[in-house]
Amino acid sequence: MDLALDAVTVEAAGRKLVDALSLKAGDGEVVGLVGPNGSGKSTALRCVYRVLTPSAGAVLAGGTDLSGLSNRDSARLVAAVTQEAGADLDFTVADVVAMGRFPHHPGNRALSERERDLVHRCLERTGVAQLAGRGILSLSGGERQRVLIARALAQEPRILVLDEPTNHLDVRHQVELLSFLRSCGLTVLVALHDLNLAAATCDRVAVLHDGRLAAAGPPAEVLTPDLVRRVFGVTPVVVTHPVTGAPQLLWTFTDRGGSP
Ligand SMILES: Nc1ncnc2c1ncn2[C@@H]1O[C@H](COP(=O)(O)OP(=O)(O)OP(=O)(O)O)[C@@H](O)[C@H]1O
Repeated sequence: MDLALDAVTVEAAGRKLVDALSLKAGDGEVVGLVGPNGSGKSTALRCVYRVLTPSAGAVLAGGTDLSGLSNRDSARLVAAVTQEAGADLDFTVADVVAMGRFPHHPGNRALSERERDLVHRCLERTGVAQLAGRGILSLSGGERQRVLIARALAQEPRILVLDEPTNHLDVRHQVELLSFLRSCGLTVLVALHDLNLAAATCDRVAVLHDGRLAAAGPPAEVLTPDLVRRVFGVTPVVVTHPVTGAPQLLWTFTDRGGSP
């Protein structure tokens, strides 16, 4: 299912945190949202998973304006893995993942056999099945992150929104997660700080700068030294990955800090 942000604007404290952002992710496409700290990535994503209501503009899933749907109905379409989705109560890992089924339930009925199987498959897919009986609060940051991804998958969404999902993950789990995002068949909008991970895994990247779209397109077209210098204030050397052909950015460190 395709996802479109149509001139989304978010205003707070007399300031436009996101300014007329238009962005599209086609069905099954992986789109990366990158940009400096405070550029509005999380704010834009919050509009997609409906924690924030845009001051203007709309978010459309499959052409339907999400603001016209109930929270339950939009949660059947869009699942989110967010930075703030921690855990306050010490539910078991299996319970947390089972909560992903909530949008599909009219009430508090028990999970069906199919749903129990699904929860188990999601636990296995994210490599946390062996933690199923553990309390969520006892997990490491990376383990907890993978549980939250399992919960999002158990939601059986059409669109997956992830805010910095590689935070806390070791390199193997970063590679596994991003490979999975490429192969899962869902439409994915993912905010990433690591431009090389974005370049390696995203069909297209969108660059936010001060709440506005600075550029969008295939990584090789967008992540140029000039664009990166203008937006991030450091100049990379861009090389081509010898195996995948993806652009990869190399940084030069000076003894005075900053990039030449
Ligand atoms: N409720 C709010 N009121 C006022 N300003 C806010 C509010 N929420 C966010 N901001 C500001 O909006 C800007 C964008 O924040 P946002 O979290 O979207 O950026 P980001 O690109 O995700 O940053 P980071 O890379 O640091 O996570 C920041 O300057 C932030 O301080």
